[in-house]
Parts: sequence; C-alpha cells; structure tokens
Amino acid sequence: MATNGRTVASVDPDVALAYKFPEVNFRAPCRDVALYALGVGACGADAVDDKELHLVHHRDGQRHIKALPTFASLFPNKNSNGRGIVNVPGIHFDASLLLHGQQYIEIYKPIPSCASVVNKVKVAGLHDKGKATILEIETTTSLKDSGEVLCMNRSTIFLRGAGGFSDSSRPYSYTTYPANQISRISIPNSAPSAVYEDQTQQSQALLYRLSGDYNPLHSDPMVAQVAGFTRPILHGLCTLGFAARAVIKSFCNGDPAAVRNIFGRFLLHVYPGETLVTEMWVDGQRVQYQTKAKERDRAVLSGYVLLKHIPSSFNCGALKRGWFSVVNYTPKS
Ligand SMILES: CCCCCCC[C@@H](O)CC(=O)SCCNC(=O)CCNC(=O)[C@H](O)C(C)(C)COP(=O)(O)OP(=O)(O)OC[C@H]1O[C@@H](n2cnc3c(N)ncnc32)[C@H](O)[C@@H]1OP(=O)(O)O
Repeated sequence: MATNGRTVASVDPDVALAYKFPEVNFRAPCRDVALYALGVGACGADAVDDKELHLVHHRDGQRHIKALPTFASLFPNKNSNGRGIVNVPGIHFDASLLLHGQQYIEIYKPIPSCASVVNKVKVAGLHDKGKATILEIETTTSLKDSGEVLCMNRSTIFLRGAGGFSDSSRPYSYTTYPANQISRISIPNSAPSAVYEDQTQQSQALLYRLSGDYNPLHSDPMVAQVAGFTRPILHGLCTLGFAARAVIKSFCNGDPAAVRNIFGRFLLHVYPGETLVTEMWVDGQRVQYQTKAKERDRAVLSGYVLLKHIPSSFNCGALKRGWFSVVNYTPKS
C-alpha cells in the first residue's frame, strides 16, 4: 500500500513466516570475484600488493583467482530485487528506510572463484522493536551439480518505521536460534593485537554496487537525503569486506581460505571516502574486531571472524602509503 508515494508499513507475521521462497539458481563467474575484491578495497594500497594480488589476478601455474570469504555475502542478493530488497509477503515497508543491521556467514567449503550455485532461502527471524521491524533472512548456498553446501548467510535487515505490529507489552519475536548467540559483541579493554587502517574512495559505493546491490541509497543523493543522510552511504557489506580483509592480511598471511565464520553488526553508516580503522583482538581461533570511521572517531562495525587455525606469531610493522598494520601478538600455547 502507498500514500503520497510512500509505502505504509504493515507486518503480518503469520503470512511472512508461512512463505516458501523459490530456489534461486545463478552463476558466479571469475570476473565477479575480482570485481568484488576491488569493490572492498583489495590492492588499493599497492597494485602489486603480494598479499592481495591473487584476489584479482592469477599467475602462471595457478588455475583461478581466489575468492574472499565475504564474496559469499553477495549470494543473498540474488534473492532480492537487485536493490537489496527481499520481497516477503506480509511485510510492507518503505524501502528508503531499510538499513542493513547485521550479517553472519558460515563458510563450509572454500568459495570457488567460478561456479553454478543454488540458494535455499527462509525467514529465520522476525522481531517487533516498536520503532522498527527486524527481519532475518537465511540463505544456504550449494553447488548446483554436486549439491555440496558451500555457505550459509544470515542477513539481518532493520526496517525503520515498520515496527509496532504486536502488543507493546509483549513485543513479537521469532527466531530459529537464540539471537544473542551472535549479536552480543563486547570489545576488550586491552590493547588490540593488531590495527589496520584502510582508505575508502569517494567512488567506493559506486564501484561496490557493480557487484549486484543497486540500492540507490548508495548512489543517489536525493534518496540518501530521504533516508536521513547528508549523502549516499557505503553498503554495509562493503564495510564488512574491508574488515574481513584487515583480518586476513593481519593474521592469515593473505589466505582467504583460512576463514570459517564471520559476523558483523553495522553500528553506524559509513560515508565513501572515510578512513576505516579496524582494531583486532585474537583469542585462539577467534578474532574480535571493531571498525571505526577515523574522521568521526565513531565505531561503525563490530564483530568477529572465526579462523580455521590459531594464527602463528609473526612480525608486521610496515607502514606504507598511509596504511599500517601494527601487530602485537603472540599465540597462546
Ligand atoms: C537478503 C539481502 C539483504 C541485504 C539488504 C541490504 C541492502 C543494503 O543496500 C542496505 C545497506 O547496506 S544500509 C548500510 C549499512 N547499514 C547501516 O549503515 C546501519 C548502521 N546502523 C545504524 O544506523 C543503527 O545501528 C540502527 C539505525 C540500525 C539502529 O539504531 P537505533 O535505531 O538507535 O537502535 P537502538 O535503539 O539502539 O536499538 C533498537 C533495537 O534494535 C536492535 N538493534 C540495534 N542496532 C541493530 C543492528 N545494527 N542490527 C540488528 N539489531 C539492531 C537493538 O538491539 C534493539 O533491540 P533490543 O531493544 O531488543 O535490544
């Protein structure tokens, strides 16, 4: 329903939860993997950066470029209308007020750089927060030929202005697992094990959107203003890609296959051109992180990355072209 061009929000949880999504088949070609890597800043500091060149270029003797684990976060886009909006019967909202709240990714197999895959999708959570509705979409992606499951994405979408559909004394909440299992991130008081600084470009969102999220919030100044921002903002998943790269460069010697799970909560919007400073704390195989927009000194993202192995000790204090990675880390025995 729409009045004056704006959709009047309404949520019918029974209709939404009963909906069976169709399976979505698609092909993720090599070119998409490289374009995505560039969209999240790979090779931005140094075009021949040895820790990242393999994300966009394969040398003689290598068959394929390597996909960042967060490339998997693009797969749920294929369930959407191409503007980051998943249509779920029973949920009507003003698309200009949608924000990405959280993303959780489990990687079961290294993400291939070229594959035909299929998405199975379900509503995994629905919460009435009064001023907003939180919708959680779970997408499980498998290789089309073998049926092997590659990864699972849990996308948490914050629908501003769409809450209040339940009794305020007993707000509606549904989830297929305890949400606090992944959403409570407490940042340690101790000094971080590593800090990584990265510069986003003014054109970052315009480049990132070519990976498939054409939500005009990230490109159209008028739409951004209606949504409450002074100018277009960066895609949340772009910021998550920067944070994942920070962890991979600092603790995995650039190997994207070293990552098992990734979680991030988007705390505040990021403007393209801002400097992202990611602080990381290692605890066994888990790297907790917090990313700040340096110019505003505000935390914009926090979460964790679960690695396949405890990272080994190494020294990395190189400071070049405004990037730094200061490592103060010895693995626990
Ligand atoms: C399938 C594919 C789908 C992918 C779609 C993606 C499409 C993309 O094109 C869209 C984007 O990329 S948007 C850009 C990235 N996101 C952002 O910039 C949002 C940044 N975060 C914010 O602005 C605020 O945290 C904000 C506004 C989110 C919340 O702030 P407040 O309104 O101040 O909320 P608050 O009062 O603190 O809390 C209210 C309840 O909500 C919960 N909550 C808060 N932040 C959350 C978040 N980020 N994610 C999930 N839940 C969140 C709180 O816990 C609280 O609940 P409770 O009272 O039960 O604790």
